[in-house]
Amino acid sequence: MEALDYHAEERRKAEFNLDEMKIVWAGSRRNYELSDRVARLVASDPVFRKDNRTMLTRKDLFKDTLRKAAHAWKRIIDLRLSEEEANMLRSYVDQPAFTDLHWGMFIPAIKGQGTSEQHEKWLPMAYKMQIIGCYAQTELGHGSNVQGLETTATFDPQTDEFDLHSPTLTSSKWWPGGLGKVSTHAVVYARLITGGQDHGVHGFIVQLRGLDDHLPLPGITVGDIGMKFGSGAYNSMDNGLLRFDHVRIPRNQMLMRVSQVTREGKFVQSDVPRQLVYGTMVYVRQTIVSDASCALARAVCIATRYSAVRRQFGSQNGGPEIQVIDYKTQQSRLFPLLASAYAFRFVGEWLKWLYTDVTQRLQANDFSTLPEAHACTAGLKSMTTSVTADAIEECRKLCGGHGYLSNSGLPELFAVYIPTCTYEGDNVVLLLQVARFLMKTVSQLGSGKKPVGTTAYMGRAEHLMQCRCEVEMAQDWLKPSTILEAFEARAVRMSIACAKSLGKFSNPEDGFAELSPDLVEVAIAHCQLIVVSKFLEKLQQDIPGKGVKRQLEILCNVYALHLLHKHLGDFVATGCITPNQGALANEQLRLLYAQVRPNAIALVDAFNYTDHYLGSILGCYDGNVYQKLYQEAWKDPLNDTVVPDGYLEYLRPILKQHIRTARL
Ligand SMILES: CCCCCCCCCC/C=C\CCCCCC(=O)SCCNC(=O)CCNC(=O)[C@H](O)C(C)(C)COP(=O)(O)OP(=O)(O)OC[C@H]1O[C@@H](n2cnc3c(N)ncnc32)[C@H](O)[C@@H]1OP(=O)(O)O
Ligand SMILES: Cc1cc2nc3c(=O)[nH]c(=O)nc-3n(C[C@H](O)[C@H](O)[C@H](O)COP(=O)(O)OP(=O)(O)OC[C@H]3O[C@@H](n4cnc5c(N)ncnc54)[C@H](O)[C@@H]3O)c2cc1C
Repeated sequence: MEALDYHAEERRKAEFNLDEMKIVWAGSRRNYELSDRVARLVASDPVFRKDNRTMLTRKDLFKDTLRKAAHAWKRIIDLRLSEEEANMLRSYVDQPAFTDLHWGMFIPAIKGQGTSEQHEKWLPMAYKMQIIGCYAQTELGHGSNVQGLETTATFDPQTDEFDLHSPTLTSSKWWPGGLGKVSTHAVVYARLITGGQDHGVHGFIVQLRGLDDHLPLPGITVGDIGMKFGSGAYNSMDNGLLRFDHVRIPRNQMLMRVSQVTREGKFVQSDVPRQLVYGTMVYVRQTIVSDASCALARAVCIATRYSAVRRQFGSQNGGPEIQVIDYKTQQSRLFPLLASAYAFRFVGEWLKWLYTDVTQRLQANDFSTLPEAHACTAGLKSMTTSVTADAIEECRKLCGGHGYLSNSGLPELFAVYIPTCTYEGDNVVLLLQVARFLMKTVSQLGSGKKPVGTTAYMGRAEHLMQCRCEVEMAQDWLKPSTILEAFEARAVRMSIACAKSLGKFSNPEDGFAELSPDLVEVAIAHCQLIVVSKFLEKLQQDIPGKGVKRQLEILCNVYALHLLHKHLGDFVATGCITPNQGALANEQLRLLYAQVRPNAIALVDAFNYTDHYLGSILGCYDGNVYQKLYQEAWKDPLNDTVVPDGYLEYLRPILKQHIRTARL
């Protein structure tokens, strides 16, 4: 018997080829096939069940995480999965674990900052997981200000060793994932001191626990920092604390690609810029942008499917009520998020390309694009994670009361997701980095140095400062060149206005501090321009499949025009558009929502998420929401007994007293 599909009618309405859209979303047919296979593999494996994890105690959740990680590793070995497939498998297991940091930061830190001898020694052990590592940078007293870290690594020429020490309470390492209970090793960031001189922060490979007994090595104090936000969620991770009491490591465990310390204790700074010590963060920020599109797509998929099932008001002659997805307010809240998921997907693809390009250049000692890579990764990490975190909460509200149920999947997704706005660089701190880069670019405009890459538009500042938007009718807003010019003009005008204001301060640093809220806005305008322009560039590509390109054009326009509507103040205040043109953009936006509507369910089906990965009754593929909610309620441990524990001690005495009082 064919299973009932409550979304069948919605699916029939789609005006595009779904299979081709799935390929666009995955990036290529090959990616689609790999990811589909691995997602199904995880979904069908009982060890990877996750429907009960919010009920587990912290200890049980942690043990469950260890069990899943061990099983995942066994599957990876048994099935001889490639590195790419293994990464997919871990992400579909969908439970934050020490392995995220081992593969995502420890290994990349050694690869990026180690010498070839260090690669040869450490990487094979790490790849086989004979050692497990984490990334220990943040301290109790300092996270954002990396130059303010206090842990010291003092070179002792007598023994050819470094002495790792935590001189203060605030120098305790605090937060590193995987550190608390699992890691045998860490890349530790500490101030390098040779001959009494401080050379700033560098990375060191340090063994923390015995490989036979897992006990902390002498001089090392290590443990978990405690429960975090939400139940389940990020509590599967052992974020840890770490203190060193004069722990000795050999000299060759300093990561020496950027700087070296000789046998005599001489500090040697190579031609490589010192910022490469921050290289692992650039790498991870880039991956966080792609992950933002996945998390956003997940929330949007749940909210869209549920909005098509849920009906409220408007029944005519006893007929069905209106699907909430048909309310214009629901559409105006939901469809921009759907469009943002696609926009982040494409900018993530582009950022991956940019990162690969900069890595290849670095290998050839070309450091010219490093500032651009830093600004793009920092800015886009910040913008996409902030939008996604807010969007998950918006999707919860779009699902009404049932969105607040744990089994909607949204509370846990929110709790797991929100720290992305903080880790790998606080979002405001990162936007200020982008603003510095932009102010530097503006200051060089008259010098003959042509801006390149994502700031190339600033080279046309003269035109963009005085151009007038030519929109006369709502449909004029559908022209890509009109949209692009409006976003470029807004970004350049905001940048130049800020640069002028900065110029009024005698001390530029005072000016930067004073104007920082405005500078953050400038950075956001620039990042939004990047996302819009990369979406438009994507549409220049040959995109096969009936109606696929057309849907993407609609989504691109929704993305750009909803931003224009949201930030209308910026656009109008900088004179890029008139208030009337703003109203026309809004009119066009409403027409676009009507075009998204029949395709909404198919557009979220294109994410190809299994019910296992989505982990949401409201977002399940077949839309059989009410029956599943009802069945699930009875599985709650509170319903194991009809009369709850505690009735006799606490409820009955009150009730009895009530009866006595009533009799009086
Ligand atoms: C439902 C279940 C779902 C389950 C899903 C599971 C998913 C789980 C996934 C988990 C994955 C990962 C886990 C999370 C890991 C998190 C790990 C961390 O957080 S690690 C710690 C990260 N820490 C930070 O990011 C710190 C932020 N601070 C900094 O980066 C820097 O200190 C600073 C950039 C803010 C300032 O540095 P400073 O040295 O003081 O720099 P200046 O401002 O003086 O700038 C000097 C100069 O350098 C340039 N610069 C700065 N940074 C970089 C860089 N990275 N690359 C290149 N250049 C850089 C800067 O622009 C300046 O340039 P000038 O030309 O001189 O202007
Ligand atoms: C779940 C999670 C996992 C983590 N995993 C790791 C890990 O594996 N390894 C690791 O080393 N670290 C890890 N961290 C630490 C993380 O990288 C830091 O918390 C992060 O970099 C932010 O630094 P902070 O905590 O010092 O924030 P702070 O800098 O103290 O931020 C506090 C407030 O001050 C503001 N602020 C700070 N500086 C400025 C400024 N210059 N201008 C304006 N405003 C400013 C911020 O915007 C924020 O509002 C993790 C953190 C979390 C939450």
